[in-house]
Amino acid sequence: MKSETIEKYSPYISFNRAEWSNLQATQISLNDIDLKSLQGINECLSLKEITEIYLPLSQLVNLYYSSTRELHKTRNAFLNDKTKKVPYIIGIAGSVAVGKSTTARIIQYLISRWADQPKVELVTTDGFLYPNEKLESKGLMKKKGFPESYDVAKLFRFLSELKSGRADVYAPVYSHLKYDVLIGENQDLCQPDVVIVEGINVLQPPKHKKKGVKSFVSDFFDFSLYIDADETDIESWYKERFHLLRRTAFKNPESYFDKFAKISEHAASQVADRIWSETNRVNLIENILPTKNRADLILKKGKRHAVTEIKVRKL
Ligand SMILES: Nc1ncnc2c1ncn2[C@@H]1O[C@H](COP(=O)(O)OP(=O)(O)O)[C@@H](O)[C@H]1O
Ligand SMILES: CC(C)(COP(=O)(O)O)[C@@H](O)C(=O)NCCC(=O)O
Repeated sequence: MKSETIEKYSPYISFNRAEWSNLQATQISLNDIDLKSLQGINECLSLKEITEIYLPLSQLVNLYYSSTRELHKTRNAFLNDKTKKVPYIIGIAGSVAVGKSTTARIIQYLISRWADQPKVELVTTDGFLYPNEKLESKGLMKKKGFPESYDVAKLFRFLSELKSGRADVYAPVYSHLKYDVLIGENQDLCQPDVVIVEGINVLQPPKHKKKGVKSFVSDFFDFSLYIDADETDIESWYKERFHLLRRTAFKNPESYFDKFAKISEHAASQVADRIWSETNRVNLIENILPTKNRADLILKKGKRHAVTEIKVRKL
């Protein structure tokens, strides 16, 4: 089949990098401090990538956001409804190590620079994992990140509270240092305009076995993104990050993984190989990749995280 025909019958329109970066996005000035805070532990993220890929993306999200706000006003006038606007929720899905947190940080930053300077909160679904104690008792420690390792009912309650317009909403917090949920610690979401919910599970369907939960997490999303890349690239990013963490965060004696900072490079590579192939790769194939085509926008990355293709759902 010719590619034009495939495109015609696809629910997405597709842009290559050059087409996307030629879209007329409003430019903003970024300085070195902004870039450093967006890079996190890795210095590969470039200003060029932000300008060519993430600025047009932020502008497109702004179009959707503005039309939702407009719809809210006209709908309220028509229904004579006085309900205040509720937060606009953006979901970001994709494999472990594909770059969800980094993308979420970039988008959070760019949205906060829109003309009306919305208040943007970032929430990761790690906080909704069951505590290690419970995962251990259920034999799920090697299934962290799989659908059954999350308290989905708690995630639903949190999203319902946000979308009800409640003023005081709290999200549970996960520590990568402790490799566990921090009991008693909460992220206070104080009346945000936009909330970015990032996690491997955000486009997954409900578990039918469990009674009561029938909706999708993504029912609460106004816009959703899936970050995609070839499995071999994601695997190498996972392993690179593992080795980088060995030289940094794992050295902290409080780190759950401090034992991995003390072993040889070769032994550490074997550990990373095992965690990737037994846990994260299986989860990607069985539970994450099948959710890709539920997203409103798919960002496909190539080598060194450079975005090569962007697909936007047709309206
Ligand atoms: N756009 C990007 N450019 C360069 N490096 C990136 C980019 N996105 C992610 N990374 C790097 O890839 C690794 C995984 O990214 P991260 O955001 O932690 O993934 P996730 O949240 O999906 O697990 C990290 O080392 C991160 O610094
Ligand atoms: C807690 C996580 C499931 C969350 O993944 P993330 O949303 O950070 O991509 C992941 O970091 C994890 O711990 N996976 C289990 C195997 C591993 O240690 O990588």
